[in-house]
Amino acid sequence: MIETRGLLLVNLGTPTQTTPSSIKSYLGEFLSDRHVVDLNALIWLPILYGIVIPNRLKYITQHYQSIWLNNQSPLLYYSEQLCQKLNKVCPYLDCKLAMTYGEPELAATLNLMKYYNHIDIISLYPQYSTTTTQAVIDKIKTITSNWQNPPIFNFVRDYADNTNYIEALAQHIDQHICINQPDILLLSYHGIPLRYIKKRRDNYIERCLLTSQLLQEKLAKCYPNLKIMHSYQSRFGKGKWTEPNTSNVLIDIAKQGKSVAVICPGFAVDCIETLYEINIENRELFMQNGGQNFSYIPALNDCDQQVNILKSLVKHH
Ligand SMILES: C=CC1=C(C)c2cc3[nH]c(cc4nc(cc5[nH]c(cc1n2)c(C)c5CCC(=O)O)C(CCC(=O)O)=C4C)c(C)c3C=C
Ligand SMILES: [Fe+2]
Ligand SMILES: [Fe+2]
Repeated sequence: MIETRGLLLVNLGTPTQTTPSSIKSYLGEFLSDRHVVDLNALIWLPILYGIVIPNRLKYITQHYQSIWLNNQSPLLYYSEQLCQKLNKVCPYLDCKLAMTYGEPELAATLNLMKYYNHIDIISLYPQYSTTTTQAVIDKIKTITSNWQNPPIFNFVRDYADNTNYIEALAQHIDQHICINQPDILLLSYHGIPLRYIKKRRDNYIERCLLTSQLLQEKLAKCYPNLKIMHSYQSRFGKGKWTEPNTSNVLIDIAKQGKSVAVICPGFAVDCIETLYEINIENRELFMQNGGQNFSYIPALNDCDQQVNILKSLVKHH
């Protein structure tokens, strides 16, 4: 057996091109996973392919086009940069990137790491959820279930309260708000359907609240008058989702005539949900409701602190 240690970074997945066929194949694979949508497949799949995807394709193609970065999806671009930087700073570790849905394919990437003794798996979701992190864990378990002499797998469940993560976010926020001086800092996380919280005992809300609380404690030392709020974005489909909803909170802030800076701590790297939904769509909504001063604080992306966070998660094992 080759004595090498691997680090597998896993992110959600994203279209390879901004064409309807590429987006359709990505959304189809993603939204037919029962971790993400738990409806009866016989009912859900015809709705997904007959109504949801065709309707979404009417506008989502332009949305992806407007955020495309270096001929790539930002999610893929930043995830790849992170992986390359980790390979540079950790020469003893072979870091590879895979996506839960689409490319680089999880099964193919794992196959390249088959002969390693030890593989650390970090899903690029700081807060655990059954819809994301658990989908990765289950998929990897299925893929490797018939491997002979499998490597030792170390799944990093999440890093919602990791000291390096909180410190990096706090510093990153500080760099932005010391210039903009907003009245309110909004911490916006991706939402999930509320039924998963009860049905699967998903502790996602607790993990998000913990990150917010730790950030609040850190930032209060330098910014005692800064109001920090917590909300959930990217609602999809019918049914109740985690509350309060980011758009509603932003409308309220706009109507109060206050300025806001928004950061999305649950997104390790920028993607359509931050660059389009927050920085374009919600910015417009804020302005339309009388708001004056809106700033979006980018994700940590491939900055050195982010490389350090991931490196420290491996070291801890
Ligand atoms: C039921 C639907 C969805 C659940 C549950 C969900 C959970 C969830 N998602 C992320 C992170 C990302 N989601 C992204 C895109 C995206 N998410 C959904 C739906 C659900 N997400 C859709 C339909 C889409 C596609 C975009 C769109 O059509 O609006 C992305 C970005 C992908 C990209 O290409 O840039 C990320 C990242 C988390 C963290 C999460 C639960 C905690
Ligand atoms: Fe930074
Ligand atoms: Fe999502």
